[in-house]
Amino acid sequence: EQPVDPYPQNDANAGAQPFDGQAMWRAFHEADGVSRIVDEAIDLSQSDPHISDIFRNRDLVRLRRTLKEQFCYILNGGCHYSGRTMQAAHKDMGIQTADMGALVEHLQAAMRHEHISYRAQNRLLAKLAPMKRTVVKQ
Ligand code: HEM
Repeated sequence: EQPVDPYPQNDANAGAQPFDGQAMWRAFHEADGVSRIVDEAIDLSQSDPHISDIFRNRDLVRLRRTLKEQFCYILNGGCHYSGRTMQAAHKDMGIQTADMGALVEHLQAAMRHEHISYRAQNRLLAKLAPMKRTVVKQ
């Protein structure tokens, strides 16, 4: 993982409030499940010709770590999110609506392969959906 310019670390940078209770964390099979889902979603994105360019020459070690933290935080798995805001992380990347759609499809495939219930999948996706306006072309 490469160093980045200093920034204030805060759970608020995760861009969503965590769920209450342990149900969602358990529904995602806790840390091992989230780790498998994030790794597969990134692998699929990296090898998808529609969006692979966006992931070239990026620090995917850091992305895997911070995305797992972000999901753990949102699923109320007891993590703190140490990454940057969604605005700072995706600034000047030129991400379009279709890129977001592709990423969500890969995340859905990864959740399906982990046998996450559709209800739990959709509850997580509903937390991520409002972030579209900060991630897509700024
Ligand atoms: C709700 C949607 C999204 C979430 C929750 C999300 C989450 C994150 C997180 C946590 C980081 C790392 C922050 C840090 O380094 O401090 C990150 C970076 C990144 N994201 Fe996203 N992301 C989203 C959408 C997208 C989309 C649609 C793409 C492209 C198709 C994308 C591509 C990337 C890339 C390439 C990086 C690495 C940037 C770098 O090297 O600095 N993200 N994202």
